[in-house]
Amino acid sequence: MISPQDRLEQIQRIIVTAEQMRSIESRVFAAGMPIAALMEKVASKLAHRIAALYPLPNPRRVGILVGPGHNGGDALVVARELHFKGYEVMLCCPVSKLKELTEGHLRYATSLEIPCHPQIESLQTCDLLIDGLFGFGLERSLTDPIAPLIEQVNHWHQPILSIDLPSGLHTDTGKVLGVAIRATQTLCLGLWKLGLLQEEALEHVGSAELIDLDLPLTDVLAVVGDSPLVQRGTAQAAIATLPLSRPPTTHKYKMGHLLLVCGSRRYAGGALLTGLGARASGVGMLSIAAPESLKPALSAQLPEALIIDCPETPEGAITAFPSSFSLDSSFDAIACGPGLTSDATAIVEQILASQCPLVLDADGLNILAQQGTIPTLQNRQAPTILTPHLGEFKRLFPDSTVTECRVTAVQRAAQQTGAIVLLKGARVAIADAQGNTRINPESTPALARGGSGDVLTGLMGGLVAQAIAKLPKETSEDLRTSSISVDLIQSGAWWHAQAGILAAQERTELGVDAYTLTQFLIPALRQQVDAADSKTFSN
Ligand SMILES: NC(=O)C1=CN([C@@H]2O[C@H](COP(=O)(O)OP(=O)(O)OC[C@H]3O[C@@H](n4cnc5c(N)ncnc54)[C@H](O)[C@@H]3O)[C@@H](O)[C@H]2O)[C@@H](O)CC1
Ligand SMILES: Nc1ncnc2c1ncn2[C@@H]1O[C@H](COP(=O)(O)OP(=O)(O)O)[C@@H](O)[C@H]1O
Ligand SMILES: [K+]
Repeated sequence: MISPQDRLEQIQRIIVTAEQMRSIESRVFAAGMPIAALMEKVASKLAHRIAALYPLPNPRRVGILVGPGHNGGDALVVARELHFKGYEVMLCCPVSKLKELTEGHLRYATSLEIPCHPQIESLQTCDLLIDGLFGFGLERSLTDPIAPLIEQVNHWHQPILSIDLPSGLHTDTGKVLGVAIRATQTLCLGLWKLGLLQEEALEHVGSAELIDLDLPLTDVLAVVGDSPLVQRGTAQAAIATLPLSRPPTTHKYKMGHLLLVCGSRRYAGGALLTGLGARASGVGMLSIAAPESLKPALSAQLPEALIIDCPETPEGAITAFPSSFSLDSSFDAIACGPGLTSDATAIVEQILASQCPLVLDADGLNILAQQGTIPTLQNRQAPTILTPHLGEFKRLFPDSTVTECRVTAVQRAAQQTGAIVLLKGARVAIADAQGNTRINPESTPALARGGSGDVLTGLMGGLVAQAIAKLPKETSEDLRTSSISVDLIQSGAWWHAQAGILAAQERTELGVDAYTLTQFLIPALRQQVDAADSKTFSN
């Protein structure tokens, strides 16, 4: 039997749509779990957690918004439990037609003399609000009388805790359906809903936490599949994937040789930041092809790197490798793009035509877009990882529906190109051509600064080079491609975000310039590995 810790780790990786959640619930109900019993369980766990988050005596007055469905039912059971714990609870139920179970709980709450007001104003003096209007059953845009009520509540100042989802958010896309609660905190029930991991939802979700409902893993996996395509990144998965322990008899060439192609006189820092990101990856050998005028600065900051000084244009951009250089199989991976400028077309074309695994970013992506993203990449046999931000993504895939849903847009881009596509932002989404998708659930806006993407490119390049170096030399292209998994790329995104989070904790969100970020990569990893070890030992 799987241990409770392993089960919870698996549950934390799963992401469901509303339809999948309904199917899982139906299986549990069909197996004999009464709906009312599950609602009691949900609400007792919620009430326990709420009492821990907001202990008496302050806040004492709790206002609870009750909707027509089972989200409202959960809210009413929470109301009853908090009432018995000593909170001063009051309800607002703006609808008259309730589902049967919800109706029963409302009658019982009223019989306990918990006041229920039709008008939201009565709750304005509450210290805490609980949003139980709608969960994953919301089907259409909110209108009168609920839409104005939500708008009003969003202008108040007390914390709002949403049950399952902030009411008004689409469960899958995270988009606002007319208007949505801006929660301080969301307690998601049973399994992570896709919408909570979409960038659009972030301003509404607040801090998010999963309340485990002990849903049987067999029922969950029967619906999402044994190896679900879409998964939420976790610390445990990332740590298990990173090349943290080295074979004792290894040597530097077995630990990957990464070639960086980056920088220009104008964007000298692009080369440096990419190099420092690569350094933290632990890659065995680092070569940097950069404009010859940057050599002194790069050598001073990265003494371990081999600098390949490339001829440069009068503006200081690279156009080609030096004539003595051959782009042969001695490199396990290339990371290319940061700071190149658009004058570097010829060298990027040469790299795209090579058989070397490639991480492409920034100007590398802009040049690829000019060449025609899909046909160019369809011609490439070697593994390719694209790391665009939203602007670059739109240039690469002008027909994309990225404004509809980032996750489906990334999946489609990966499927069209055969590349692994990582869309940057507050919630990094990564997909491969087979539809395997990962979402990084935690990051910090401290990273929204020039240069932090360059750090990611170098780090990612180093991880890819190490993964490729592990393979026998004669490995086929197909196997080389499959050896670079979305999990590896997610582990890089997770590490980068954790470095940002730790740096922001120590230096505030204003203190995380890209150079500082590079200095936090190793401390953040140390901290996370120690936290994971102490969890294992305490179990
Ligand atoms: N059955 C249970 O005991 C469990 C309940 N859960 C809770 O139940 C929720 C799902 O319950 P429901 O399926 O009842 O769905 P909701 O409570 O999310 O709401 C659906 C109700 O709202 C109505 N509705 C939908 N869109 C509307 C709109 N735009 N304007 C006005 N009314 C609208 C629907 O007709 C339906 O009556 C979950 O989010 C969760 O909170 C889950 O936690 C798991 C267990
Ligand atoms: N609001 C945000 N929250 C979390 N991470 C962010 C946010 N904005 C940007 N990032 C991260 O910061 C990095 C920015 O990269 P990019 O846009 O390429 O910048 P640059 O090219 O200047 O380095 C990416 O890793 C991205 O995911
Ligand atoms: K809700």
